[in-house]
Amino acid sequence: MALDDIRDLIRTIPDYPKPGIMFRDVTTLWANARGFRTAIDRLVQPYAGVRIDKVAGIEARGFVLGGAVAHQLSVGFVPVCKKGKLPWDTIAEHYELEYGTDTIEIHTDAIREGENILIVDDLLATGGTAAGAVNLVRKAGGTVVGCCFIVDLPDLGGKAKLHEMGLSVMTLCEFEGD
Ligand SMILES: O=P(O)(O)OC[C@H]1O[C@H](OP(=O)(O)OP(=O)(O)O)[C@H](O)[C@@H]1O
Ligand SMILES: Nc1ncnc2[nH]cnc12
Repeated sequence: MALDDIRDLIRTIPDYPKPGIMFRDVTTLWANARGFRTAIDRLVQPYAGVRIDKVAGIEARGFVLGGAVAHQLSVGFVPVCKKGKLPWDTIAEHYELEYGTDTIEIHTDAIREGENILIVDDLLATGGTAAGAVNLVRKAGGTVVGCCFIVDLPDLGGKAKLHEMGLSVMTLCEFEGD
């Protein structure tokens, strides 16, 4: 399946969750067996031969993709959660959203010093969430080997932001004009 076909399987919902937002809904891609399989295969492709110890998936849609990517790579999975969702001791990172700030957390023992971590989420917009996850992994002593997403919204500058942080970024399709 070509990247254009993956893009075509993503539904766009205008004015959700608020007026002016074109919401890129990847659940329609996930519901298609070939689409989901191809998306996961293509996300892991650049990391063939790269040592990855764990995948970190960002709540909530990054859990679904990150779990599948971790399974494909035969490595462990670390959930990066919104504040207050994890039951054990946590490390927290505050990060910038388009409007305001938020906090994400991982368990203190989720990542060991020197581990190579691949960050996974469904969509890259401003890059604030992913940059927060990168900082969290680094605080825990891990090395981020890359960040991968199905969708990039290039107008919002997330990919440029992650490149400025020295990161390798993999995305499968773009939606412009967001
Ligand atoms: O690049 P950014 O500007 O940080 O935006 C990208 C983030 O926004 C969406 O999550 P959302 O905040 O909607 O949370 P959810 O997955 O829990 O619905 C998406 O799944 C990313 O995690
Ligand atoms: N346009 C968009 N669609 C889906 N998730 C998003 N997160 C931030 N912007 C988004």
